[in-house]
Amino acid sequence: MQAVAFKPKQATKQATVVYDVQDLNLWYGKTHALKNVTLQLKEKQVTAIIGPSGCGKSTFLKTLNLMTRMEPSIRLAGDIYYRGAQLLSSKMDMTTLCKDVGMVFQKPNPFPKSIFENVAYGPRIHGVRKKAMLTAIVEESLRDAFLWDEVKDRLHAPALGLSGGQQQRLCIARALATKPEVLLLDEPTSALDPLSTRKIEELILALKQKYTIIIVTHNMQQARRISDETAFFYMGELVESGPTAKLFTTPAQKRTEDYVSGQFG
Ligand SMILES: Nc1ncnc2c1ncn2[C@@H]1O[C@H](COP(=O)(O)OP(=O)(O)OP(=O)(O)O)[C@@H](O)[C@H]1O
Repeated sequence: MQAVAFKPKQATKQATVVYDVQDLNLWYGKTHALKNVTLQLKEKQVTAIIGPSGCGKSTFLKTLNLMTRMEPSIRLAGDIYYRGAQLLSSKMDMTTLCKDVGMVFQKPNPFPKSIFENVAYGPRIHGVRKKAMLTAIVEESLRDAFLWDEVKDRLHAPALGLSGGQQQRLCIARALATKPEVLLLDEPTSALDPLSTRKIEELILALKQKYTIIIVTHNMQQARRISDETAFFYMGELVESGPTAKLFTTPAQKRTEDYVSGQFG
């Protein structure tokens, strides 16, 4: 009998896991804000965190860079592995992670300094001293944040003189300047007009070539437009997560379906 040639299955490329969150619980005093959250966040993807107000989205994001560890009233249990390194049980603090993990907040918050100084700040505190090196980093970061052409002729003007959308792209440039691996974005467009929002969304899609991006958003259309994966939180629990297209069209859970179809929230 002739042997049947064995054809191995084509290996499917698995995305690398950057954050492996295991059974994470968080309490603000008596408020149990995160309940048994287990979730993996993958490299060079955009993951959207969605859910109604108060469900724990920002708390989850702030735990990924250990910001919540700085609040004395907070108790944490479970663990988070960042590229295999234990964050919670190792007692690591936010300063160790801040070079790798940049964060941008809802309201643009540039320092009251020049555009140049805002971007040079991070590299400077991480030891970059040479002017030529700082100048190169500032230019590269502003280019990567799609802001260079708008500000290249006024780098020493006050950052607070920029429009809201420009200020938010400056905050993204400031986060990029330390060459992080991960960007945490907490509702980065909720204070912006539609045009500035579109620019930031285009920017996020370009940045995912180089960075792992986790974005909290109230805007479900935004999650659909820009994210690869979505995680839906409800009352501190992770109800469901997975590919964005699937979560929005054929969710596994009734609560997800009700939320994404606008029946509550
Ligand atoms: N500093 C704090 N001290 C006490 N409780 C807090 C604190 N921050 C958040 N909480 C509580 O923890 C829960 C989760 O809050 P969180 O801000 O993470 O939710 P969210 O989903 O990001 O909400 P929103 O969409 O309104 O920003 C809420 O019950 C909130 O009241």
